[in-house]
Amino acid sequence: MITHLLDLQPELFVFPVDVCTGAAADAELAEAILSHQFHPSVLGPESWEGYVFSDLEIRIKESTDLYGAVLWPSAIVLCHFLETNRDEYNLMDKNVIELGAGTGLVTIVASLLGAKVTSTDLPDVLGNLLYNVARNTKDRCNCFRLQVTELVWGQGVDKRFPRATHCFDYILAADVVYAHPYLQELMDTFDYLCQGNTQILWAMRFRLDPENSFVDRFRQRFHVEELYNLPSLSIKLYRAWRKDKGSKDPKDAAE
Ligand SMILES: C[S@@+](CC[C@H](N)C(=O)[O-])C[C@H]1O[C@@H](n2cnc3c(N)ncnc32)[C@H](O)[C@@H]1O
Repeated sequence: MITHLLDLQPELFVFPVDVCTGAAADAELAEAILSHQFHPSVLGPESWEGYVFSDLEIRIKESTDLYGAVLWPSAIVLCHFLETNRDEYNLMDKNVIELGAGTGLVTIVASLLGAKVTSTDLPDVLGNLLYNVARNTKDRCNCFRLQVTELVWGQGVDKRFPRATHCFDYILAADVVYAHPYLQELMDTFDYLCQGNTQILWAMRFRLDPENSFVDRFRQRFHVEELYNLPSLSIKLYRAWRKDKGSKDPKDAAE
């Protein structure tokens, strides 16, 4: 039985923690982040994981046979950031897209914070994603502003999301970079969807070499600011925006 998120595939969480910055702050923040999670006190017919964000209980149904149907710790990190920085990163009425939404926690929290969210993932994952999003946003958010839809990285993204009609204020992504064969497609998808005023908020779990080289290549295309560094969870949270000539930090442009 899974008793904690970090019990999931522990070999994927091996990370050489050589960064020794602010260990106490890291531990404190990690504890605050993981305290959003709770377990059902009574086991019912359906298993779920519980989280509390925006003072609301969120129940997430997982399925351990698919990567995308399991909730990964990076998602909790990103949700914690969104909740605790809601003044600086105000999502109210903002157009937001989530890539690789998985079980949907980030989509749900962003919606509860007032964003108009397009939640995307692979076709196989969409049923469980839709179930979680629907059950946790019903009567809490305007369902007409929330969409769950297929987006396979690199495949027809321009047709599904033409730039003329789709302009996102934020791209959210949690734990989408690991040893899978679609890293270039993912990079191209970030590149296509990220316009001049878009900010990417991306929580990244470091495991093996491919993740590091992805970040290096990502830095060639985007300005990157490190918002969190959590060695105890092997997770960093980045904010990024376009690096093209003449492009400005969207945060400054909004002020
Ligand atoms: C490790 S899971 C993270 C899920 C969720 N963001 C979280 O943090 O709990 C990676 C997610 O990326 C999605 N994914 C993997 N390859 C993809 C692809 N080629 N196109 C779109 N989504 C993909 C998976 O279905 C899965 O939901």
